[in-house]
Amino acid sequence: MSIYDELQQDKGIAAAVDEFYRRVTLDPQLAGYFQGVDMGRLRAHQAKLISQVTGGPVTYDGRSLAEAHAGLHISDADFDRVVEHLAGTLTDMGVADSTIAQIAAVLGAHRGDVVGDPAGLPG
Ligand code: HEM
Repeated sequence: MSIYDELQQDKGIAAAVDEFYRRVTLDPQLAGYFQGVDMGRLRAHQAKLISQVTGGPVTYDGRSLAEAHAGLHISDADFDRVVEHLAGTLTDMGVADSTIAQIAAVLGAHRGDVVGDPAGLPG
């Protein structure tokens, strides 16, 4: 069984992504980054990305992570906090710790595409 199946496929992933962004946008450390962002599009892209990296049949069709986070100047602490919210959401949905650790490792590998100035652009 793939992690995608363990997460209850697209339906479970969509529910997890909704709850994850609810937590992220309620967190005063993070909320400011998401002001003015089209959250419907963001949720749809994040769900596709998670589906793809967990072995689902969906292909991520959003921007590269470096492009999407360019100019946001996200810190390592912010990155860690976002991963914590994802892990907390999955824990509360009953996902096994070992599965969460695998997902966190896959997404955590993209830290360099998210933190600081990932696209090397001015501003
Ligand atoms: C594991 C870490 C992360 C992953 C996998 C991830 C993934 C994504 C994805 C898939 C998108 C959508 C790209 C698109 O629509 O084309 C996105 C956009 C965005 N992310 Fe992240 N993200 C991560 C961490 C963070 C962190 C730590 C923050 C801020 C604290 C953040 C803030 C944003 C914002 C504000 C956008 C919208 C940018 C815009 O539409 O202009 N992300 N992210």
